[in-house]
Amino acid sequence: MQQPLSDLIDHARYPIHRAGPARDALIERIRDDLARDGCAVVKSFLTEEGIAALTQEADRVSDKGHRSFSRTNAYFTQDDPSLPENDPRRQFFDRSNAFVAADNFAPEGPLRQVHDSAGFDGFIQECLQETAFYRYADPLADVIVNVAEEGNGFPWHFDTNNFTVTLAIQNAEEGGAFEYAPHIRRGDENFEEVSRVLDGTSERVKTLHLEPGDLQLFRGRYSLHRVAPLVGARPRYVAIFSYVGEPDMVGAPERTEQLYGRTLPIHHERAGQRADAYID
Ligand SMILES: O=C(O)CCC(=O)C(=O)O
Ligand SMILES: [Fe+2]
Repeated sequence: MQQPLSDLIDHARYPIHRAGPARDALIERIRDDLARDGCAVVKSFLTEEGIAALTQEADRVSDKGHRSFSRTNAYFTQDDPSLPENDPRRQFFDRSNAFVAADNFAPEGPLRQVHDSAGFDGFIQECLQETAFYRYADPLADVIVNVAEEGNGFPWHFDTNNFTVTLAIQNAEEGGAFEYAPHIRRGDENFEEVSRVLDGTSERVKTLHLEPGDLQLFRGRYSLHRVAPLVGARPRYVAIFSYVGEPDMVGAPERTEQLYGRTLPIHHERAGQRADAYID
């Protein structure tokens, strides 16, 4: 059943759809947080009804998640045996995730109602102050849900994209804190401090406990981050919204196959036409 939109996003607290001082103040606060920390959170962006609707929708499609496993370093690069063994580029961790592709979410369903709600894209763009800003045109990837199970699926890494927009839907029973070292590679790679983060001895790591309904904007290209290991049978659900710097972009066929286990004709028609934008 279709929910009225006002039931999903807490527009009373966060009037992102209406110009005015409340919206201006929210955007200013988020910009400040992003400048200082590379990270901003809008607590309880969803209402209780919104959280319930998105959780039910995620439960219905969670078995459609495509699992992928890899062994990666924080930079997603190949091993380089010419570097010393303790170099952070040589520290590899198991990574696993299950992405439920975007075409599992119906236009009238709650996740897309949030995504398509009045002012949503413009609000995100203003917060990030990006001039070229388009929804990813990939029908498998414009908005997805990551289903994560017990274990350590999200080890330390830098994102390859400039920013990530996520919406927490359900937490695992325990664990799953979002840990990040703000701006650790602003200026230069700062390998020494990165090594300390990987060893668990850095004092620069901040811990965020995101709750269902929290919206997060994160500049993960500069801030090393991970999701702490998950404990318990309940899966963690996070929606990921993707925006890119050019219109009409879709994923490369090989990468799409890896993340979603399938491709669509559009991935092959557009292959090689443009630089790619990856979710991770
Ligand atoms: O699931 C999350 O909260 C963030 C995961 C992450 O870092 C990523 O997808 O790059
Ligand atoms: Fe990330």
